[in-house]
Amino acid sequence: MTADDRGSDGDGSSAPAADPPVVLKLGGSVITEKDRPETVDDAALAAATDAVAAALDHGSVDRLVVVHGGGSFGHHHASEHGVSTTEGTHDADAVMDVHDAMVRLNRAVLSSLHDRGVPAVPVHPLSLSARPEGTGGDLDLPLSSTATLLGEGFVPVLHGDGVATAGEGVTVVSGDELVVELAAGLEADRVGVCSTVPGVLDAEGSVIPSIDSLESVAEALGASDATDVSGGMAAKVEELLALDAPASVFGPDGLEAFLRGDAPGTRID
Ligand SMILES: Nc1ncnc2c1ncn2[C@@H]1O[C@H](COP(=O)(O)OP(=O)(O)OP(=O)(O)O)[C@@H](O)[C@H]1O
Ligand SMILES: C=C(C)CCOP(=O)(O)O
Repeated sequence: MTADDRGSDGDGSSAPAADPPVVLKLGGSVITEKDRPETVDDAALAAATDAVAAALDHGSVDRLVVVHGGGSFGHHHASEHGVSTTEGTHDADAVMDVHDAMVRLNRAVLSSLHDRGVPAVPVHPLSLSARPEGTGGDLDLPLSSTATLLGEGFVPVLHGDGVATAGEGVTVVSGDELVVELAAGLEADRVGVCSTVPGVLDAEGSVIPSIDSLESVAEALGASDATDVSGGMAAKVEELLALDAPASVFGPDGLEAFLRGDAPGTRID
């Protein structure tokens, strides 16, 4: 497993302008069993990383940033400590419980990608990111390490995490917020959010093909069915609407199609 095939040629010669990356979020509810603390859904993770490896091998995706959510790792510990995207903690043990759980899940994702020859490397938001103006303010996520890793042919893998927050100590940053920052800062080509549902569902349970404003779908949107400290589907749609790049929300069955360049599930413009 090496980044050489995908990255700069390493001899200092100038490379052609790089393709804009694709940003993919693997929902915690997909890759873990969200109702059983710290349980990876091995079959679902394997299916997702098979699809990622195939897309990189076939060249349908050239540059890829992966973000994963918390599932039964981060959300479980955050909820036990009363920590969320808006409620913080100054207790270092609580911060470590949440962060260590996310690092354990990150290791499982990395290892599944490595088994398939994907040159994936971790980027841990707790060490990089901040909300310098408190919970209502913008998220600061320096992208130099992720962009440079991408340029060198790696697949950076970020995850929902704790984040330093002025006035609150450490709060939670969701994978959905990271996806938005990454997509905007790296000028992503497109964004995919793979969750357990086949898309954003209307009041009758049918997939809404496209969304261009929050008002049009606000009634159908709810939080998550499982323990979730970051707002579930409503927060996801709100984040993705703020993006310039086209985004798709789809279920595991749509992942291959998304990586092929299609827009399965719900498209959010
Ligand atoms: N209108 C809706 N359409 C689809 N899902 C909805 C809707 N309203 C609420 N939901 C809930 O949102 C959930 C998806 O959000 P959730 O944050 O749990 O997923 P995830 O991103 O895969 O997980 P994680 O936050 O752990 O990464 C669905 O499982 C469903 O319970
Ligand atoms: C609970 C933690 C630490 C991560 C939340 O990330 P998300 O699952 O993408 O909302």
